[in-house]
Amino acid sequence: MLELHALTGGYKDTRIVNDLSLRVEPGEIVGVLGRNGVGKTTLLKSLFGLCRVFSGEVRIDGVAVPSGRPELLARAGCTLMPDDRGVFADLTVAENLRLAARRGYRPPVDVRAVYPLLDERADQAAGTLSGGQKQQVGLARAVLAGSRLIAVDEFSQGLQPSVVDDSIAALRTVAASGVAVVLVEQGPEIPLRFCDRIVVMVKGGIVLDAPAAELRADPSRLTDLLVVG
Ligand SMILES: Nc1ncnc2c1ncn2[C@@H]1O[C@H](COP(=O)(O)OP(=O)(O)OP(=O)(O)O)[C@@H](O)[C@H]1O
Repeated sequence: MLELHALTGGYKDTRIVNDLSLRVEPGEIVGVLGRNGVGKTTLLKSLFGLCRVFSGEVRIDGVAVPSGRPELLARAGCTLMPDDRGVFADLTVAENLRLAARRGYRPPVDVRAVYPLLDERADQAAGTLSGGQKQQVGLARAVLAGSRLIAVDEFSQGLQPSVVDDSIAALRTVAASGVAVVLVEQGPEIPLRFCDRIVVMVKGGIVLDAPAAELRADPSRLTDLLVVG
């Protein structure tokens, strides 16, 4: 579904993500891990053309998407949830959901059942929600939009453990319907629990790309790369 080929991206003259290649298949949940500052967010920004892309290619279903054109990725069904969750702050929760919903599309999960706050706070301006609440609105928007790829930065940041579990269950169901999911996380616990594959970044490149099941059997392969020092 998604292919990054030798992607190099960064800011001004600085290359942060270097010659990085990655494939994500439909229905696959891929966790992206790495210490602070290795370039995880910049990888997502390079993918969505939200920073400088020096070279490389993003392909959706084998078709190259010109860099610096985030609207083309959106049209191809790719949704980025940045760490500020990408909600419209001045609009209510209900309006945020209404704007995201794709006409005639029946999502594989009922987001209102997963996230009761969507109804409880329907009339509240999304900008006044907590970070974790915005995260729930953002995830609901991505599901309602009928995205084919959902990329989430700092997935569990600000979420209570029970909401993390509900979000994981919802994302699994969404992925089972053929949606590709890319999650950036700081710590290994959540990706080890529910991703299909985990990649670890060091200095803007991928140094480990392995099935999560293998890493569950030998987590030190992963955790050694995340220890600071
Ligand atoms: N807008 C920007 N302009 C210049 N440099 C930036 C910008 N955003 C990030 N950087 C730099 O790029 C490098 C990678 O940052 P990035 O946010 O991609 O890392 P990360 O792995 O997501 O880290 P964290 O987990 O701390 O968010 C850092 O050295 C950071 O200072």
